Amino acid sequence: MTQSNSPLLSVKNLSTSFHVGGQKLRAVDEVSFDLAAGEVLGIVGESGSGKSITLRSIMGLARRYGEVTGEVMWQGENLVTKPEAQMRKIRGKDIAMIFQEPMSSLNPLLTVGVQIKENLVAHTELDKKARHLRAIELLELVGIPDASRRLNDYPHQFSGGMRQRVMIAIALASSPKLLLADEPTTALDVTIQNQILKLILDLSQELGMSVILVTHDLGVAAQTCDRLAVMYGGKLVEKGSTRDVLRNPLHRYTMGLLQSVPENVEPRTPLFSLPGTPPSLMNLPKGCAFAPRCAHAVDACAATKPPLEGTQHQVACFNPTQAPVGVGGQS
Ligand SMILES: Nc1ncnc2c1ncn2[C@@H]1O[C@H](COP(=O)(O)OP(=O)(O)OP(=O)(O)O)[C@@H](O)[C@H]1O
Repeated sequence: MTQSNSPLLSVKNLSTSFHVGGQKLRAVDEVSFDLAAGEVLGIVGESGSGKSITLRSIMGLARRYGEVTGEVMWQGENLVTKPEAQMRKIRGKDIAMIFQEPMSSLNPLLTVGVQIKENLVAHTELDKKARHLRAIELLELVGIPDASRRLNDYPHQFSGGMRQRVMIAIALASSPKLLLADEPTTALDVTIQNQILKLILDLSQELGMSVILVTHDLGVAAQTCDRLAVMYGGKLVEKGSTRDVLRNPLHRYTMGLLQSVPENVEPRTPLFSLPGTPPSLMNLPKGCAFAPRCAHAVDACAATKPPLEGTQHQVACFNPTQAPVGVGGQS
């Protein structure tokens, strides 16, 4: 991980709401985090916690169908208020995104070579011959054997894992500074999943590219990320280095997530499952959204939303497993 002093991306109080059937659904609620150059940040949480919409809000995609407020500071500018024509130049160039199912973003009618080269035409000054060589180089970079021949193949001629590699090659064509990866390995079996995660990690280190990896799988995040942000009910409830969050979870929700990972429990012990269900974003409680499922809730939890507190390791909880450093007299 290489880091400079000022963050590459600074997200402040990012909120995204949708109007559904006359009601307001707050999918992302005052989310803030910084991302350094070369850093891999994981956003983890259950389905429906707002992870994907956070990425789409950063990319300027969520505002097409929702109301987005707050700041996404990128090279001195707030992307939230940037006109669509200018966002189009940043999207796919400096900031690229990959998704869970490559088939939904690859064109089945075009060879992968044509699709990589289209991106090179859009985002580089390379001439035709250089584009061809670069396309081969990109397939090699993502570990596709026999790259020059495979440029002529169509997406359906690749396996699931290889298609994900192709999608990463297309994303890398513009040499992005930031890769947003939305559950990129969820549809893959475990061996292929591990290979793709290693690829993303290697590319981040080799190219100095920052990555935000969205996943519901804490194991995936643990393998790949420098830092973790845990999301619940549209809010970040815990944030810190991967080591701190996994070894010393401060939020009861993070603890519950950890206890439901098979590797973390003794053999023949039933996996812990959090009681209750995730909150409806349409009807969030006044206080902490996790309180109704929390065995350690105190009176304040029902009355007020806990702020994210702490310095390096932060938590939004009135009764955490222990007070975060920088709060309650700790140094
Ligand atoms: N276009 C939309 N209109 C209305 N509600 C939406 C829209 N897109 C997403 N939502 C809602 O926003 C909430 C957050 O969705 P999001 O996709 O970010 O969750 P997630 O944490 O990424 O979960 P998953 O892994 O299931 O995608 C969900 O309740 C979802 O139903």
